[in-house]
Amino acid sequence: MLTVSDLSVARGGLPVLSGVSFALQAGEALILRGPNGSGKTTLLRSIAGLQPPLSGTIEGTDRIAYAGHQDGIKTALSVEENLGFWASVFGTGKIEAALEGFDLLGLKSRLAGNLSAGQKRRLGLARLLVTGRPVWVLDEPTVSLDAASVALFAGAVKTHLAGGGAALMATHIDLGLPEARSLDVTPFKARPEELGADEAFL
Ligand SMILES: Nc1ncnc2c1ncn2[C@@H]1O[C@H](COP(=O)(O)OP(=O)(O)OP(=O)(O)O)[C@@H](O)[C@H]1O
Repeated sequence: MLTVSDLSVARGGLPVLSGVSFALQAGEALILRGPNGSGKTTLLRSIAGLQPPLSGTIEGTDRIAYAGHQDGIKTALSVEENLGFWASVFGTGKIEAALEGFDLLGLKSRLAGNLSAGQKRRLGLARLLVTGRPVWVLDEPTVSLDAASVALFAGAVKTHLAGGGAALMATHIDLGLPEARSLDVTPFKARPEELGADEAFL
């Protein structure tokens, strides 16, 4: 589903991680671990195509649905309209399961800009369900979520995996996914000299 080979990534002109390789099959989840600033976001952004890697290859990018730190919602549209918009972009059309799966049925007519932080996050995550994409790439998906919403999210991931999907995510909390593998990015910390000396001072 997703194969990352010998990937090196940079942020702000400085190398962050190098030599990262892993493969994700249908039904698998991989959780990125590592302390603050170790490069998890940089790696996920590169895999999602938001920034080019320094070197290495990523196969399966056309299967990815990405949810980053921003919720990716349109504040002037209602909850229902937001999901309808993304469903049309991805050509899927169905939003009922996404509304139901993230407990948004009672909020469907509410302007997205007027949602609470946790409700916005639920809408951002519900977007994943309407993309129809099999590989979920998620950066700290549970930020702002209460315990009940974390459980909803964990359930959505389990259903996604059981349906043949895959998930790659950075999270500092235990999602209760015993089947998930984890990858500590710390050993892949790049040495500054991996970028040309001139570039390091840009
Ligand atoms: N926009 C930016 N410009 C320059 N450097 C950045 C930028 N964003 C992050 N960095 C730096 O890149 C390095 C990797 O940061 P990154 O956000 O990938 O770490 P992380 O593992 O996701 O951290 P956290 O657990 O705190 O979310 C850090 O040294 C960070 O300070």
